[in-house]
Amino acid sequence: MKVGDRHYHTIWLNEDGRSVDIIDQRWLPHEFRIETVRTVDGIAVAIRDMWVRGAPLIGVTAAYGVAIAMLDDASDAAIDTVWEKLHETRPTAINLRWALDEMRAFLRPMPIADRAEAAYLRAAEIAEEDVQLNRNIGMNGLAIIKEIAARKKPGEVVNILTHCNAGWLATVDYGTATAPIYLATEEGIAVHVYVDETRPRNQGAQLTAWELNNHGVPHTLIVDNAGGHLMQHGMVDMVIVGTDRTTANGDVCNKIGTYLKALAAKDNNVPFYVALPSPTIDWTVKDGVKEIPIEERSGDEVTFVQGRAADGKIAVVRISPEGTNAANPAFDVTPARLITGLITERGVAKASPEGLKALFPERT
Ligand SMILES: CSC[C@H]1O[C@H](OP(=O)(O)O)[C@H](O)[C@@H]1O
Repeated sequence: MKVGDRHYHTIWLNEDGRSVDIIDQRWLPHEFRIETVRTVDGIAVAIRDMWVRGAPLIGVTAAYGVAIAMLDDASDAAIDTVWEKLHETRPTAINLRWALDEMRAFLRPMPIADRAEAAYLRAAEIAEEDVQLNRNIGMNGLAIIKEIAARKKPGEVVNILTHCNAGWLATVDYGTATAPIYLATEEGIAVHVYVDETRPRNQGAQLTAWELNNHGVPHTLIVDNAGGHLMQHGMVDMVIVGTDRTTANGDVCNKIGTYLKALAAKDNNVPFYVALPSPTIDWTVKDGVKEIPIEERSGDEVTFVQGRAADGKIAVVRISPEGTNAANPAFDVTPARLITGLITERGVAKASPEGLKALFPERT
């Protein structure tokens, strides 16, 4: 999406036809850096250390990682090796496994000599499919925003709260939770977004706010703990978030803190929507709380914070005493009972087995 007056995707094939260029999200909003990743190990580091992040983008990046691996060795064993190496980078977003499985199933039946070129073509297809899936999510979510806008008095805006970054930076383009917001803005519907800062990595404060600024979407940054208060005072018309893995029952695993927002929304009768492309559905899992692996990241992400110092340089500072340990579960699971609807590329599903099967009958 827009960066100043230019249009970007988050990842694209380098002109050398072998490596991939990515927006290195670790430095946003202060610096816009593009990195070229040339090796499988480089892809693994980019995913693990969150140069790229967001379930769909993680999947696309891994797909290109498989293609890069095929350049050196396109054997079945090499496919399995790159599958394992990239699968272990981050455990929660199902799109990673989905993309690796997709690439392996696509390449295995092929002659070894054809695999490298085919892998790059398939990775590019997966990237383009993501853009279309997200645009369709946007159209389906736009209908919800329009329904809310129709109930507003003249001059009133639709107030939307979102958590973390499920924006175009979490995908190849458009985003999932932000797709309806961007389409509403393009149609001139008055929306305003409350952006959860989303501790500890501040994806909201650093990424979502940056995206919305670039698109001219009115927004207000809030601390994570303010959302419930705003809902109690009627200041939020809907919540829309992304997801890293949604179960066949409609339970939603997303950035830590999402569950608490859903509880506050339920308590205040605020519609709580989750936007997701179907590769984010894990049809093999029913009980999200019991079955989804939750990534435990370094406590340093809690005890240190990164920002731009007064001298303009990016700095990392400690915010807690030496010797204080920190727990850092990166995700939580929102039970389906707290979710108003799942906005997919095929329509809006009730968060239930029946709701999902109605949209995805091939999955029965
Ligand atoms: C559209 S998926 C975005 C999803 O991914 C984020 O996690 P992370 O930044 O750790 O990759 C967050 O859970 C977002 O909702």
